[in-house]
Amino acid sequence: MVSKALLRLVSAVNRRRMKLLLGLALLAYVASVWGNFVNMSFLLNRSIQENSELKIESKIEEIVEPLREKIRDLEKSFTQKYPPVKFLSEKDRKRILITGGAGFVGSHLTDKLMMDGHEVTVVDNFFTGRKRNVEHWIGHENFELINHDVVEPLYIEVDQIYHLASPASPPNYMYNPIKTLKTNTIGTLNMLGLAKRVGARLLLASTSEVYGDPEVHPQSEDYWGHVNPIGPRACYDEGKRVAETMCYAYMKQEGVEVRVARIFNTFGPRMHMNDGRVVSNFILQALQGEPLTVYGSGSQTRAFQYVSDLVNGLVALMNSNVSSPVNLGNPEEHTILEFAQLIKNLVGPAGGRFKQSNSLLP
Ligand SMILES: O=c1ccn([C@@H]2O[C@H](COP(=O)(O)OP(=O)(O)O[C@H]3OC[C@@H](O)[C@H](O)[C@H]3O)[C@@H](O)[C@H]2O)c(=O)[nH]1
Repeated sequence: MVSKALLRLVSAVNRRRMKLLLGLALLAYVASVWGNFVNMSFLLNRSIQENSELKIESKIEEIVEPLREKIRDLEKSFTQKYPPVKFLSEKDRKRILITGGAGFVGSHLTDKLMMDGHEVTVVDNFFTGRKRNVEHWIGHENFELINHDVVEPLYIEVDQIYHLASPASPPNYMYNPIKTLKTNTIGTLNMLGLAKRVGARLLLASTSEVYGDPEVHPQSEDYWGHVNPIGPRACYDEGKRVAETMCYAYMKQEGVEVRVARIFNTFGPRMHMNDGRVVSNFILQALQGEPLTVYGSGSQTRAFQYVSDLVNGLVALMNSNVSSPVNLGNPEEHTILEFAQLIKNLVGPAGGRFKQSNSLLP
């Protein structure tokens, strides 16, 4: 009896243990299946994530590469490439102001003085000057560009002043005669005042137009001219004449060193297409196959000098000891009709005709 009861007890215990063991085994199995599942989904997730990350990265790369290319190009263009500049010792290097330095003549003068190794400050109000004429110097340690109108005073420290600021083409200076007068009178006074204060030498860019409608050919510097004080060109002619008077008043009264260049017709690169003077007018008209507009009879004469010759003349005059006015131009005169014929021959049949026009600008 006892042994049977014991046997039942043991088998009952075993059954429970078996159940327990079975339960535990089931749990372990479920746990391991779950673990594998989690592991697998983690790996799967990771590879999906890695895959999409790769895709995003390659997309970014696709977009960024052309930008990198652009940056490389920009870096190349910034590690400039300035025109070659001479080295000058402190003693020989001058601080030079050029008013109207972004204009046709002024920008070529800027090039020469920069390449000679000087420190150049260009002042321009960009009425007829163009930033593009001097942009190749922007950022150079010897160069500075100031947007300023000389009708307002200017306070800087310089050794020499080339005073070129003024519209020089008849349509430009007649567009606003009062402004032309202010630039040549108040502007010149301001620059002479600056020259006096800092002890700088000033060169005035005067003009052949101080001779007006001359009765003498060719005009030497001691000819006093033949100017109509109320004519259509008077704002420029008389403006430059009084600018010369101011220079010599400052020289006599204040001891300012002055140079006066009477500039004759000049041509060359950077002349504005719509400058309005005869060289650019005729070339443009001929290239466009339009008739050349010869004002008046065309028998009036002019001489044309190349801009680099003028610039060499300006620098030579500034550094000379000649304080009286000096004509700068090509001595060989031609009639406007001859000049029109020359352009016509060079451009060919397209620019073949002349249009005689009665203009206020003989
Ligand atoms: O289309 C044109 C333009 C001009 N001309 C004539 O060509 C001659 C030259 O005229 P421009 O306008 O080129 O220049 P100008 O000689 O009259 O004045 C110039 O000369 C010297 C500079 O110092 C002055 O700044 C500038 O005014 C003038 O007789 C003018 O009447 C034409 O026949 N056709």
